[in-house]
Amino acid sequence: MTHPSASIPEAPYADDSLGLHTDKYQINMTEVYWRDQIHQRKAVFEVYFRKIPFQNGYAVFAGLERVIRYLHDFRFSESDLAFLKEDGYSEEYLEYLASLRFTGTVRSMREGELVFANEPIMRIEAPLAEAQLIETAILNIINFQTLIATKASRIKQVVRDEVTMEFGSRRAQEMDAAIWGTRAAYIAGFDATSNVRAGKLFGIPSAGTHAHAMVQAYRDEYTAFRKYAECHQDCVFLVDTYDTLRSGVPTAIRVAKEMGDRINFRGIRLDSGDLAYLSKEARKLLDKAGFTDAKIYASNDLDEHTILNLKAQGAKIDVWGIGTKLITAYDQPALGAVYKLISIENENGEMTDTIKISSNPEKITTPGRKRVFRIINKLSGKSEGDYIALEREEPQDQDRLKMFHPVHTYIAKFVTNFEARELHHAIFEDGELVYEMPALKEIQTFVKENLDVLWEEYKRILNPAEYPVNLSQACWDNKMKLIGEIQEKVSRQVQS
Ligand SMILES: Nc1ncnc2c1ncn2[C@@H]1O[C@H](COP(=O)(O)OP(=O)(O)OP(=O)(O)O)[C@@H](O)[C@H]1O
Ligand SMILES: O=P(O)(O)OC[C@H]1O[C@H](OP(=O)(O)OP(=O)(O)O)[C@H](O)[C@@H]1O
Ligand SMILES: O=C(O)c1cccnc1
Repeated sequence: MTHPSASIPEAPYADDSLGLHTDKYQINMTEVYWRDQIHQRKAVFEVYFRKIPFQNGYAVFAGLERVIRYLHDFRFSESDLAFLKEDGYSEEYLEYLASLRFTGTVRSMREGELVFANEPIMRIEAPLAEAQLIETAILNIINFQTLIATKASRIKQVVRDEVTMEFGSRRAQEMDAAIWGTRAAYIAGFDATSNVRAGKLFGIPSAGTHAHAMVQAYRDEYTAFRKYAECHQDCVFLVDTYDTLRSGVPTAIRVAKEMGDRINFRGIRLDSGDLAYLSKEARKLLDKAGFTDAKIYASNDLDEHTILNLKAQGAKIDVWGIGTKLITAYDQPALGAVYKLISIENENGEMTDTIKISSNPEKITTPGRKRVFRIINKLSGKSEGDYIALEREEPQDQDRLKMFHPVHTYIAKFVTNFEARELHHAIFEDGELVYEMPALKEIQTFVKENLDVLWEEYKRILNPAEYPVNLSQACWDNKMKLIGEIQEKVSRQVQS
């Protein structure tokens, strides 16, 4: 019996855009603003998170490049608009959406900047409608990429100078996550990825060994290793398919000896069993055979905790292959960065600060346009903490800077002889891109430099000290003034 050949339906939207990569409520709120003719009022939003992931002492900001591309290309395509039309939105509103482009001003930390809880990573100043529509995509990008860069940085803190390879594509939450996740890992200091497309798109070195399937396909390790060596110069043999120490490692050594200078015998990979024990025994066998330069690669559900433990056991591992637990941020699958309105133009054309009150003092937003400074002690070269000031303030002009806790204000210190390094940079000015995007390698170096400025106490992976993120007096006063005004207003409402 023959079957009619099946066909895959064509991708339905050749002009699909990221315009609709937003939550429906953004489109609905924007419609309200547009109908009420307040859509052009200038609004200022900030992106920040309230808790550093993985109980780490810092986070590594990643995602700016994709945010830039998203804002630069922001528009609703024909098929986006047709879809909205079917959904019942009016012709007039759709005409307005069709004309929308991003015309705002963005200031942001640079990728690879170290960022802490409750400080603005990015500030978007744009007509209310535009600023509202882009929230979802911006958070989607920053939350994921910053999360993975932070996880990768934790792993790097433990691995130190040994080589780390990102192996996670097969386990990532779909393809975008694999690609952008590996980029984030590279920013944080990973050396290479197994994902070839990430190599093509971003220039990340791509590399790899081979899988158990190849050994199984040839049925024996000798034939598999030999065939691989006849085809590829650089060889890392996977030695755990049958019996690591009695079969895998001796066979790898045999093939390396037979092939001699015709190959570059880089080493072996362990992917199961007791990685500490096996790596130590394998090292002895390799050294005894004269392959003292051959490296031992290890993989198998590794993360910073297992790696730390393996090192404590004296494991002889030179190259760490890390997949699932990195790319899925296994122990904390989401970063909770938020996007909050901090200031908006009123009916008289004046900017007025806004606040969101909460019974939890940590959750009360900090109103007003702000700048963030890293206060670096000129004597030690280390950071004293971050200082959030109102736009107009110049902390560098002060001889003696008072830094106090934003909630427990009695925790305070004075800093002298400091550099106030501004962390926000101009990215878009009135819709025009003004930021030169650095090469990925430069971002990686930037992370290293930033980590050098941090005391070790903030970098340990277990119970790190809490890095100070302080408000300026003016910023704090402004916040208290607004809280007072809101309390007054609410109490008047209750009385009337
Ligand atoms: N010496 C060690 N100390 C602590 N953890 C280890 C050590 N050796 C391996 N591990 C970790 O322990 C876990 C063992 O995983 P698992 O139970 O799947 O065993 P396995 O040897 O990989 O078996 P399988 O053949 O099914 O893959 C992995 O996360 C691995 O990284
Ligand atoms: O353990 P991870 O940190 O996620 O690293 C990636 C894993 O992917 C491969 O295993 P898989 O069983 O998928 O394929 P294989 O047959 O090549 O071992 C590889 O051997 C690693 O164990
Ligand atoms: O190259 C490898 O060894 C590799 C690639 C992907 C996943 N695991 C291992």
